[in-house]
Amino acid sequence: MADGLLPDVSFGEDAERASAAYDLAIPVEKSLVVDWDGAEKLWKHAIGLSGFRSSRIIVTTGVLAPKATRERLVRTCAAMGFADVHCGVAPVLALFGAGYTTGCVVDCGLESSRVVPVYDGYALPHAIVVDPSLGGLSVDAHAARILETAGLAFRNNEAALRAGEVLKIRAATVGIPEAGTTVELPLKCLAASSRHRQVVEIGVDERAAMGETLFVPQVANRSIESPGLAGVVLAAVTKCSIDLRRAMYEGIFLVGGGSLIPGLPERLDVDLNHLAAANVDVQVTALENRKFAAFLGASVVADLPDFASNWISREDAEDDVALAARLDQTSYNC
Ligand SMILES: Nc1ncnc2c1ncn2[C@@H]1O[C@H](COP(=O)(O)OP(=O)(O)OP(=O)(O)O)[C@@H](O)[C@H]1O
Repeated sequence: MADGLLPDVSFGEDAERASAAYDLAIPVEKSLVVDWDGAEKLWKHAIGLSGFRSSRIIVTTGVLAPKATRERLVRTCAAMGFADVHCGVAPVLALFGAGYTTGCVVDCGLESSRVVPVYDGYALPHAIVVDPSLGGLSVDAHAARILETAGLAFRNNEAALRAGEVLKIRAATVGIPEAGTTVELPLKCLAASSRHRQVVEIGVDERAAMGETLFVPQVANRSIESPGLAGVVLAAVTKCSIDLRRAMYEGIFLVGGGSLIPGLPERLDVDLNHLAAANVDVQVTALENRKFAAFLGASVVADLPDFASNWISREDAEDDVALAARLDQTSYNC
């Protein structure tokens, strides 16, 4: 709730600066919209900031989002004034951006990692595996524990996770870093206070332990049941029919911000080559711009003439029956 001088609703850093005056709302949790009113305000704000109101928009949902969520998202975009909307699947768009229509997309996100086998432009829903133990937040939590072990104290869990994320982005590796370097981080950047020190030192074992949590999550917590990143890829590929498995192993595409930890693509390649049949040559592709892969893919396909049939017009979006039918035609196809 805002006082008289502040706007009723505020976003991002503006809201943080005046955090005492507002109730915090997080409209999307675990890739699902939990507060539509808040989400609509956020989207209108973001689209307004982008400085243009294009006549078409591509939106994406979580890979296994219910149809009702996709319907509401399309209807919301139409109500915002867009003439045509496409509701896509981010990993499929990412694959298209790399120039392929078949492959196995490994998307390392904030709250989970998901493996999405795609054949001929269609995600194979029965083979999708989502693992919440392998999201960036899990690595942040482990990094925060490393900082606490080093003697830092945080105001609350959120502050600890934020500091953990900073440490992860600056220092995490998969495997012992070749240079064998200890990293010194200014305490200021970790937003933690200490009367005695200005920097915190993170050794090579701690650096490698952060990345290791994605491959052996039990490093962070022995009760986690996840088989790790290579294990979930194996699980997803195994759910594909036998004749598709080779194409999946030979076309692994790593995307998402969580995959940027140095050494991660190489380790996934090694682990998968151990797990796959001896006569399969696993190929892991990790493009430099993979954090933005879905956006880049969407911007490529949006202009393709072949994509025209995937747009849902505002008229169809406003008619419940037509919208449901159009989403069925385009749900896993981009
Ligand atoms: N350079 C980096 N090194 C390691 N991790 C990074 C780096 N940059 C971003 N990340 C992590 O990437 C994650 C976010 O990735 P991405 O933007 O692909 O997620 P998302 O698809 O929005 O997530 P979700 O769908 O799970 O909400 C965060 O955990 C963030 O800390």
